[in-house]
Amino acid sequence: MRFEGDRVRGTVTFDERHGGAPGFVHGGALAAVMDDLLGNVLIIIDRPGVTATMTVDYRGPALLGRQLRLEAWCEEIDGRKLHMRGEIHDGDTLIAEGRAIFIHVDVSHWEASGHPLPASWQDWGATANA
Ligand SMILES: CCCCC/C=C\C/C=C\C/C=C\C/C=C\CCCC(=O)SCCNC(=O)CCNC(=O)[C@H](O)C(C)(C)COP(=O)(O)OP(=O)(O)OC[C@H]1O[C@@H](n2cnc3c(N)ncnc32)[C@H](O)[C@@H]1OP(=O)(O)O
Repeated sequence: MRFEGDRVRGTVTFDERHGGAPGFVHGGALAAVMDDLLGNVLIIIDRPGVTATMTVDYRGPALLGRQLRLEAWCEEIDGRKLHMRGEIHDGDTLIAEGRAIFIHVDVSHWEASGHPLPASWQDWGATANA
């Protein structure tokens, strides 16, 4: 995935590890990629956040071995609620649409695990809190 202006774009190719019906991508694998895709928008809007709710509309068949195209953006920021949108395409065919509400949290949210946080997270959200 990469950042282009206010959008996250990227590609993904699923293989047999991500299969559901023979030759098709498992819907849960698509949902995991969608969550990750939408999560990357947090970097663009400079807000640490977590997924509170996400829906995935499965619009077309996702086949293993195809390079699928990813795109996501932030539709609205409403207080701590961050409304994210994303799409997965195979060529011109829409495969999945994602909608999620992420909630803006303080980086200390992740301290509960006891694992050290990446040093780069220290400034994450600085512009949002300014
Ligand atoms: C996400 C980053 C982690 C990974 C980072 C990795 C790299 C870092 C770099 C960048 C990120 C890049 C990629 C991201 C990768 C992956 C993304 C995966 C993301 C996840 O995999 S993340 C794990 C799953 N996720 C959780 O583990 C959340 C568990 N949960 C909670 O921790 C709490 O539940 C919390 C904090 C959500 C809220 O708790 P709270 O006490 O702080 O706030 P409160 O409940 O008061 O709600 C405040 C306002 O949000 C509204 N609100 C709340 N929940 C709502 C819902 N479900 N639907 C609609 N609105 C909702 C309320 O209605 C209120 O709205 P209002 O202010 O208008 O009244």
